[in-house]
Amino acid sequence: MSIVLGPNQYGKAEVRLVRVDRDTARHRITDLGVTSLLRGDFGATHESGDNTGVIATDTQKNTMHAFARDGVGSPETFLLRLARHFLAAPQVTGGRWLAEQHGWERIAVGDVGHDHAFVRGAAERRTALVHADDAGLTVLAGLRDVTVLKSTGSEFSGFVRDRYTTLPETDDRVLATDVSAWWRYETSFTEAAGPAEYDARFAAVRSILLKTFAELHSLALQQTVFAMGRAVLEAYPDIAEIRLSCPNNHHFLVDLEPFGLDNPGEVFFAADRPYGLIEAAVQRSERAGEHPVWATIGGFV
Ligand SMILES: O=c1[nH]c(=O)c2[nH]c(=O)[nH]c2[nH]1
Repeated sequence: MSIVLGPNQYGKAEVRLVRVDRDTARHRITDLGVTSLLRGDFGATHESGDNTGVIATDTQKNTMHAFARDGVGSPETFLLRLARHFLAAPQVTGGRWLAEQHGWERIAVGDVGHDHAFVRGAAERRTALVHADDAGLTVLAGLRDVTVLKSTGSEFSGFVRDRYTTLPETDDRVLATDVSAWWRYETSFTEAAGPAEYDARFAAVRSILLKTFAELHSLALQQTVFAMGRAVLEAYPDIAEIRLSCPNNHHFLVDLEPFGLDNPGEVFFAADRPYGLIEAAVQRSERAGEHPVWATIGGFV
């Protein structure tokens, strides 16, 4: 028996990159955490410390900074530029480039947003991922922790009742979640899209997810999750599939009877854990199956 090196990748993780576009007095901020991971012919460094082919992780970080000097564009196009650059080295045969974008909003002064003063937005992040392997480049776009709540229009009943079941059925509850999702673009989209198309598509998908959450009368968070994904695929044929992960952020009705008070769905205890966790891939039946990109995502989404 011999011991061999299995799959491996290396690079620089979570480079915090802030780019200020200042071509006019009205500045724009792009705030990214970028990860670059290279795959390829790196046996020698692992087996004998021969670094001849190693592109230092420090160099990968510097490359991000240097490329940002030309502008970031969209996270997807920035990652594609990094991917193509590193793939030009013969020892690099694949890789994974990931970005998480934090939002900054203009500070309102009176009715207008300030030109160069910003307030960091919610926990929500926009995400992008480029995956390269022998089959070529795959682009995922996504979002994380988009916190939403509806104060009615949600039920949960008809579930299994066994000797351990205590949950009452309800026809009116608070439904709250933090939506995280990845969607995979068809090659036809990524070949034609520039920064503006990626930005517009991101905004459109986010808005479909929110609209569906708001408008669907929910009988289960599972139903809401599937409906959100289906609405995205129905709207955009060039999105091949979408994966969603949604915690059920439980809001428990507080029993006010000990205080001689009723509680007609008005006072809740918002528990932070444990939480239900609902995750689903929504796919096109003719092409359902596991694309290799999903193996590069830690967890379901
Ligand atoms: O939408 C829900 N789905 C469940 O599977 C579930 N389970 C539970 O306890 N509450 C809920 N709510």
